[in-house]
Amino acid sequence: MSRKKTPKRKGASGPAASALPAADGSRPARPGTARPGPQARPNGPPQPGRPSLGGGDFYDVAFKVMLVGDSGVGKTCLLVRFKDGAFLAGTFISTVGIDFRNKVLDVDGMKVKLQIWDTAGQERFRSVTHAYYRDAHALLLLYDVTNKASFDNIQAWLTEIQDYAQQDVVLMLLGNKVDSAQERVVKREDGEKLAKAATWLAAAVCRSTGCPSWRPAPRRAST
Ligand SMILES: Nc1nc2c(ncn2[C@@H]2O[C@H](COP(=O)(O)OP(=O)(O)OP(=O)(O)O)[C@@H](O)[C@H]2O)c(=O)[nH]1
Repeated sequence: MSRKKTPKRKGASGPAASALPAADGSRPARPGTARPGPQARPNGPPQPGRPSLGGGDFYDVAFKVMLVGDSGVGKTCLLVRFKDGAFLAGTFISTVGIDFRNKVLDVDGMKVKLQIWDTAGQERFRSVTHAYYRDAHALLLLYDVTNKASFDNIQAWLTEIQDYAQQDVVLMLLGNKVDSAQERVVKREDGEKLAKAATWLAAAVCRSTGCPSWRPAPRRAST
């Protein structure tokens, strides 16, 4: 990404959130209804009608994932690290609006497309990002372990999620910047306690790996 955060939505060449193809490549009947299901096909050579990202990159099933959390917690850096393997060091430039990137993974012989949306953490963009929650399959809610306020705001984020996301959305709580051990103010136990209370997935991530170590508790928050 040309270091995110231009005044217009980036990734404009890709599909709109509501146009995310279903597993069989069809479009949802209405925004927010795209759900991968039993129609997912096994992996194999490209088939007629099999959805493609272009460039011969086919997939069997698609999921929409959103990164949410306070401004500066590291959403964009996490996405870029996951997608391209690079860490965006340097001056922090806040995201404007919303942007997305696609990544196709091999999971148990299936080609799984993740359409990952990076949202602006700043309050003034909330009305823009709310519209994208409703057809998300999973939400990754980040806080910064060196910023207590970002952790304290998790409850407010949960309220937003309850207001705007689907009931069955998968939630995951991520404590980011664990490499900054000296500045850490949110203890690992506190993050795990919050995640456990809400039966979320919990993980700690940082720029060195870009990938969390997953903990199996794939259920929605019950609070
Ligand atoms: N030490 C450390 N710094 C990080 C990490 N991830 C991100 N940062 C830094 O944190 C700052 C904010 O990162 P971003 O990814 O732009 O934050 P954001 O959540 O996308 O912020 P908004 O776009 O405003 O919502 C940048 O200066 C990054 O370099 C990390 O894992 N470790």
